[in-house]
Amino acid sequence: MAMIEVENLVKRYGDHTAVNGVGFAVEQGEIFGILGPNGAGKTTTAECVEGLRTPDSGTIRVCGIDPRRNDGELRHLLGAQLQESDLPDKLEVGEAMELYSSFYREPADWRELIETLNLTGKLRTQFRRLSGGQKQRLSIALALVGNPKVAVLDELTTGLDPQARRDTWDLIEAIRDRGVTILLVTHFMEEAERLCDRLAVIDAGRLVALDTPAGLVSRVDDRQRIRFRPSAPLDHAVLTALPEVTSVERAGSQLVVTGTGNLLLAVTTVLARDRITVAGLRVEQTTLDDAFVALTGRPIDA
Ligand SMILES: Nc1ncnc2c1ncn2[C@@H]1O[C@H](COP(=O)(O)OP(=O)(O)OP(=O)(O)O)[C@@H](O)[C@H]1O
Repeated sequence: MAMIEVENLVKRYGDHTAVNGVGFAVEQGEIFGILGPNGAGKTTTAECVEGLRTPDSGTIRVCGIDPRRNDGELRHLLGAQLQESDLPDKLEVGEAMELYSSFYREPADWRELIETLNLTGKLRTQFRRLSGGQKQRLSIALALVGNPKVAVLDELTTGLDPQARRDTWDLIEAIRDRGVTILLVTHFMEEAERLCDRLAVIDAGRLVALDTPAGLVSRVDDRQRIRFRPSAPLDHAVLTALPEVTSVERAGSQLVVTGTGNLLLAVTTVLARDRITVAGLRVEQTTLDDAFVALTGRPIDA
């Protein structure tokens, strides 16, 4: 069953169309990513799903409920991450959890949540004294305290150091394993590739592609590149004769062989036959970054 359904969503700010005909459906238990560069319309889309903004046209259903015609039921089903400015500076972590859990009919055990999020030592710490990573973790805890079926998480690893980012990814996977469906807004390729079951790629308000990360990559190109330093000079024709090989180039002491199929096996078999050993072997495949450039015409951070 689709937990989130968005059809033909249009949202304008004045005469600027921020979201222009976006549609997708998120199935139960998915981590579904909205990926796109700054200003693409990701947050606007997420805010429409959360019922914080009214679409100009299109339909949205979250657990079958229209977020704008909601009598309060959705509040118990949907967990949204707080913006940093939403919490008073002097509120302590424990107080915030206690307060927020009181808003819900069947709240989660907030102490357990705080333990999972590694904040137990911070229960008496005021919000303003938390580090960036701790604030992020608290905002995730607050999004989950109502025991939601769906959680919307927007740019939650922005500003975190690499370790904290990885820890957050593990946490999101753990949340999904509890059965929560997750809509994740991100402009980090690595995050999208590592976490998301499927991605809606949005650029300038439009849906450019909707697929699994691997599907997006394979749509664009299934070429691979192998780099290595051969132990002896090698006639390029030996490699270009292989059906798997499309090109062979020299880059300093390295050879760069591009091709498709089981390229690595084909090349290493020929080299072994000619008793050539290789050093510094690297296999490079098309990445989600490459796919994004092919889909939108530019890198995500351009
Ligand atoms: N409240 C608003 N009033 C006017 N324009 C807005 C408003 N909010 C967003 N916009 C504009 O709408 C477009 C989409 O913004 P949105 O925040 O949805 O994009 P985004 O993909 O989430 O970007 P970012 O990653 O930078 O947050 C941008 O051009 C932005 O400047």
